Amino acid sequence: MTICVFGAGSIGCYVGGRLAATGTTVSFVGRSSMQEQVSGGIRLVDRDGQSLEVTPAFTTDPGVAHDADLVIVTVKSAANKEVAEQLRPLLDEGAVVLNLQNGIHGGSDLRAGLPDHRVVTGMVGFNVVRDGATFQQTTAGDIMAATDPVWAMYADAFATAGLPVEQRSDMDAVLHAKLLLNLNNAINALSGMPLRAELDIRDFRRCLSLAQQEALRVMARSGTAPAKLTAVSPTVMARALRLPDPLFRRFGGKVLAIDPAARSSMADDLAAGRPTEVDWINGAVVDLASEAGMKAPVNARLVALVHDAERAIHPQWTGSDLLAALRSAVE
Ligand SMILES: NC(=O)C1=CN([C@@H]2O[C@H](COP(=O)(O)OP(=O)(O)OC[C@H]3O[C@@H](n4cnc5c(N)ncnc54)[C@H](OP(=O)(O)O)[C@@H]3O)[C@@H](O)[C@H]2O)C=CC1
Ligand SMILES: CC(C)(CO)C(=O)C(=O)O
Repeated sequence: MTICVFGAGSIGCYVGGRLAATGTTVSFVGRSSMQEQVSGGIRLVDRDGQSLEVTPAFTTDPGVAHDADLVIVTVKSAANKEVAEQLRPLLDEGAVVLNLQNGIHGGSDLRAGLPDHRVVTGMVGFNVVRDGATFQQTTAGDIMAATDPVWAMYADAFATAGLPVEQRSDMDAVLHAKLLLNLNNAINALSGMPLRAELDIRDFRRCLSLAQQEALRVMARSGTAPAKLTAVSPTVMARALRLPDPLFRRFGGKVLAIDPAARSSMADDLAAGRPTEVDWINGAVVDLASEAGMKAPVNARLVALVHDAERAIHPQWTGSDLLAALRSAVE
């Protein structure tokens, strides 16, 4: 049973690292810049502050995927096409691919490029922050994946690693629910703040509420009801975000139960000057809207603002300015 993590960054090193630290054979394929940071060993800190240490078998050579029975793809969404092209000639006949990504199309994009292999759609519900060679899980959340026979072989390894996989027969609904949560990635990135500090500010929550309510209308029209992944339903949460701070803290306390260091993966990208996944997240809402004959001006504006920020145009917003910009998009 050999696993290859393909695109080892924050999620890949954390998930693969925990598997490797608890006895599974794991290879890691990633960039040389990451290899320099991690080849001396990595530290993996879980939600309870417990840490594990492991030296990952890290390489920049995609060829090691040939030896893997399970390939976990953890690149950002834009790289899926290229990754499928890299993997196609390499993968063993029976190899299975699992994607652990945000967005609603990762699994299907990989499946399109790997028509002869089984691609299992997955989702990571927690956040990981990297600081050098330390990877810290900063929020609660589970790994979920489509129900598949492959889990008969790997479920124990993931559970032993402290990352049990919840098999779901409604993966599309799960991905749509995660998409709603990820609409905050753009707002978080534009705030320039850690997640908890941003979500503590009512105007940023109002921005998220606008983006989620728009997405919920689009999903209702396009016929996919999001799964309920948190204590309250997506519809109630989208409304509760607008509550004044003291009420929200009481009602949505769990939402704010985040490590103060947590920041969204999109904030990481923006801060590092990398292209973001905004087209696969807020852009996915715009695309769903257009397929349903609707418009999604709030999410479209967030896409445009993040693209501006990628080019260093107005990269940081206050809550009130961002709220005004989003409200003006719907007028
Ligand atoms: N970070 C988080 O807390 C969470 C992230 N997610 C999702 O998980 C996925 C992975 O995110 P994350 O781990 O943050 O991403 P990272 O950017 O940290 O890691 C991906 C790594 O893959 C590398 N890469 C890209 N293409 C290739 C390739 N062809 N061969 C080898 N390496 C490659 C990237 O390098 P380069 O940058 O040079 O392209 C990068 O180092 C995303 O979809 C994200 O939205 C979900 C939940 C939480
Ligand atoms: C923060 C989290 C867990 C949810 O928005 C995430 O998915 C990300 O950072 O991309």
